Amino acid sequence: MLLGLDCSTQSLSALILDTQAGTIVTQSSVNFEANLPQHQTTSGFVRGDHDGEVFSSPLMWLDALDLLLSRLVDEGMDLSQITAISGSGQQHATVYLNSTFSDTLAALDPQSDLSSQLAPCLSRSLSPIWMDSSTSEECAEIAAAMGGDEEMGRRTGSTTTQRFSGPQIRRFFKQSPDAWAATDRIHLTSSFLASVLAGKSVAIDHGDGAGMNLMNLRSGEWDETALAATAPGLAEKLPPLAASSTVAGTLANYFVEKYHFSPKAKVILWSGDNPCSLVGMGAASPGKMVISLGTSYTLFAAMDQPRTDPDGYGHVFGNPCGNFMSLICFHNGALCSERLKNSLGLSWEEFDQHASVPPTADSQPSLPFFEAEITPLAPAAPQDATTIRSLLDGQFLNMLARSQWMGTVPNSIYVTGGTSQSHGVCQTIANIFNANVQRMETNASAALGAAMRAGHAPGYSLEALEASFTQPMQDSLVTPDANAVAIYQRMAPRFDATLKQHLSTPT
Ligand SMILES: Nc1ncnc2c1ncn2[C@@H]1O[C@H](COP(=O)(O)OP(=O)(O)O)[C@@H](O)[C@H]1O
Ligand SMILES: O=C(CO)[C@@H](O)[C@H](O)COP(=O)(O)O
Repeated sequence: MLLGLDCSTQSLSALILDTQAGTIVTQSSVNFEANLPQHQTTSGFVRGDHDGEVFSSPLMWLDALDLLLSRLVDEGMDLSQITAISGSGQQHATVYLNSTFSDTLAALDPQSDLSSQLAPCLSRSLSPIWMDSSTSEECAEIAAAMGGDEEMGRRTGSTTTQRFSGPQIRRFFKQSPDAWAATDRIHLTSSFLASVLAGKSVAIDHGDGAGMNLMNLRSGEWDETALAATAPGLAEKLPPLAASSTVAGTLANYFVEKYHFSPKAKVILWSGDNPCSLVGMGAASPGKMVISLGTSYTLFAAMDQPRTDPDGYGHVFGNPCGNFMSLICFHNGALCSERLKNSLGLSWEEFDQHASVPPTADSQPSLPFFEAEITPLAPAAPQDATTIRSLLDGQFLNMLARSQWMGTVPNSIYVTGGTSQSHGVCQTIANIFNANVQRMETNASAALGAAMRAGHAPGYSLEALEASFTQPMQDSLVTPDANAVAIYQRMAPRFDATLKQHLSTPT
């Protein structure tokens, strides 16, 4: 059996695969806000004192890991049957550790818990996450030191991007020199949690490493020019980079004793949630386009060669199964639907009924930017969406416009993430993209992809794993409606023109 974990913005999830039976044995999730109220987050994050600062807590992720594993044991799962474990982390978030980290990991005491043992290892108590937009000054400084943003894009696959790890690291270096000096190691969410499982500091994989503005996309090594432009002495603080399929080691004794795992269980490097989701959606080979509808909305696809977005919004990340993936990310994702649903006093079923009402020629898509948007860079919208139809139309017309650089939309788009449970949202995507939309058996595609990667690394064939676990859900096919397609085709250029009036100057 294979275990996949997913530490995303709002929750930590586990998914266990039985490869012989070809079944998902169990899925379980710890919701940060609801289940770990002592960390005082809203939807898994807290805002900082300065504009645009958004943080999460590595200690909360550790508490979630202990809670999730104890729940699995309490539910009767025999974790000794797990042969390999991997995971997926929200991308870009950085964890700052002092020189005690490695020794503490090597001696974790199963009589105690993870967070109290690892708390003294943090040189910064909180982690800036992907929602943070406080680094425009640092982006400008890094881009200037690189000799222009085009050079950053050419080397790392993305122009200098506010939420990426490099600009976040530079801000910490500038703001907290003492804590910076005490920092011995900087991990991502993914490599931090993989290190905890392996009981030693492990590498950052190429999939997630590409989201840092620090990795040279062609060599798969740290880019010395980008490191020097970001912070002095950074090379010594970063772990090595390695292929996503690297077996980091066996599971630390802490988990063997406490949760009765096998001491032979292998730990495979973790990756980012979008790279893992690419695998979990059966889209690791080019040809499938995926829209992930989680806290962030993302659109991504596998690529043989890195191709960049001329407008600078798209990213190239590592595909955990080799080569590359393209991605665009929207800040105003699932939490916009949730906010509008709550303000209208609706249940998700009622939300879905509104989302299923077809558009008319008079429909007015609204700028859906409750929060300042990153794709495109735009301030929070002057008008709030007041109807579900106008919110969804604005969100997905923007997604269509910003995805043009990726090339032709395939006949089918595969959707995942919390909001993909809404049929009306799937119908909206089908109508706006003029493509079939399909869901998979689980919307936990990042955890599924992590479990598949755990199996693929020690030798399972990817094709066999895809055949067993990434088939579209029966009866989930949503086809475009010709009338709605025609309405959206007329609406799209008008809406994009409106949108462009509200853009910020890119950093
Ligand atoms: N039945 C539903 N219909 C539409 N959206 C939903 C439904 N249930 C949950 N959601 C949305 O899914 C979001 C969580 O998605 P998820 O993929 O778990 O997020 P993440 O992986 O980023 O933590 C919630 O914020 C909520 O807005
Ligand atoms: O910033 C990005 C991708 O570049 C986000 O997609 C994060 O990876 C967070 O993911 P979710 O928690 O929304 O899945």
